[in-house]
Amino acid sequence: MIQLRDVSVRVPVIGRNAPDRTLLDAVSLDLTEHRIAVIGANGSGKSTLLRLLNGLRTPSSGQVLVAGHDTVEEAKTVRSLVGFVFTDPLAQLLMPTPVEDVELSLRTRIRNRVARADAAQRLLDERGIGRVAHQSIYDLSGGERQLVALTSVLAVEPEVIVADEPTTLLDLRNKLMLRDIFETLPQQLIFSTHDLDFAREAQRVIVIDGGRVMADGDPDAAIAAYAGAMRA
Ligand SMILES: Nc1ncnc2c1ncn2[C@@H]1O[C@H](COP(=O)(O)OP(=O)(O)OP(=O)(O)O)[C@@H](O)[C@H]1O
Repeated sequence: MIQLRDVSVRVPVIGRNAPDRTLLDAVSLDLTEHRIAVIGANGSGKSTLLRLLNGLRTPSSGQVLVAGHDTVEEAKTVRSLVGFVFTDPLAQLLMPTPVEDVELSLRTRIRNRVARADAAQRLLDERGIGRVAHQSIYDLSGGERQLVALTSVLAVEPEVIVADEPTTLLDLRNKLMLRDIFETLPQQLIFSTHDLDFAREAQRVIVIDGGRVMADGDPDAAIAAYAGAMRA
């Protein structure tokens, strides 16, 4: 379970003699549901919220706990518990080929290099992308890249997957394919999206507006509140 206790994120306004800008304002949440969607307008603070969940971003005040571990003080433990999927997979693929990237994720789990390469190939095969294992990541389609990124994240065997607009760059076929995969993952999934159909598949929808939680709970009610605010 992930808990946010009175979390604010503030950043200095560069080049101006102005007070800090508040990106998230005193947010408290207990994230227990299996599937949680975070929605909101551009710039509302969704990515900022998600990045707090695995310590990519740290609170200016308040505390984020993952299974009781503080994301600041126990950052390494938190990163092993919470895997993060970015909108653009190129932001997270570190190695030149898929098999090497998955091997990198497996390095602490499997010490033997041959066994590690075999396991990486097997994981890519299981995701249906084994045939591109040795291709340059720059020669893959967007959908293939997102699958490689997800395979690398899952190789660490996290308990929670946080995904920041994971389908935004994908065409409809790949969007639907990724949504199907997410549906079958045993891990808790917390994702942001502008796709309200995708959000509706969650058990809980959190609406962020100007760095605050504007609505939270039943997907239909939360999405209706969001749509109403956007029309106002
Ligand atoms: N490090 C930073 N320094 C200053 N401002 C930042 C920083 N990170 C984010 N912001 C600002 O905070 C606001 C919220 O950003 P965030 O990326 O969380 O929004 P978002 O809801 O994910 O938006 P989108 O839907 O467009 O991806 C934006 O106005 C952004 O410019």
